[in-house]
Amino acid sequence: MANRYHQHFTVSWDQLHRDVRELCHRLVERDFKGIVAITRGGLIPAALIARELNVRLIDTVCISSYDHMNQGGLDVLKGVDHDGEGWLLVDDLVDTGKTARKVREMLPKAHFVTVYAKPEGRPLVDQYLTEVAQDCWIQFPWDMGIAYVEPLVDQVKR
Ligand SMILES: O=P(O)(O)OC[C@H]1O[C@H](OP(=O)(O)OP(=O)(O)O)[C@H](O)[C@@H]1O
Ligand SMILES: O=c1[nH]c(=O)c2nc[nH]c2[nH]1
Ligand SMILES: [Mg+2]
Repeated sequence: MANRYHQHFTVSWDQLHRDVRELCHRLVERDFKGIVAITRGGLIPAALIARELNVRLIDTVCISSYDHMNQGGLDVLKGVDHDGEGWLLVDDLVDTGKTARKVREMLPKAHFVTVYAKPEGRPLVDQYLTEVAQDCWIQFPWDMGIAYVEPLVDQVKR
């Protein structure tokens, strides 16, 4: 599975924050009962969206599927007891759409947003901010660290 990704799109904390705020401009006129975040990636944008829209009621749908770049079976560890009417459903991204399809079945009436969307999964969300190529792995800031980089001259001439 991992070899279907041929490019990387690296997102910094700052970029993510700006992208989520931009998405919020398109949501601010609507009223939501609360937010349902899809764990774990949806938790971060959900917290930022909650701050911008002044939403205090936050629930989760807990899903386990990818082991880094490899997608396995999809396990729902926790659901919710409603159909999503009036709720904002948030994930960081939609890729193949497998996660989105499952969660849509659980909350068919929710307004579903992601920050990033790849073409296969895009039809499953109501709104997203940025489209990313299907063969591109989005590298999120919570999966990265700051590391020393050797000066070019040492890499090339050593
Ligand atoms: O459209 P799909 O192909 O289903 O992929 C999208 C899902 O994959 C990632 O979650 P992941 O399963 O990696 O778990 P995590 O959110 O806990 O990191 C991402 O946060 C989405 O939820
Ligand atoms: O960090 C991630 N980046 C991605 O592009 C992706 N696709 C599915 N799951 C993903 N997780
Ligand atoms: Mg996820």
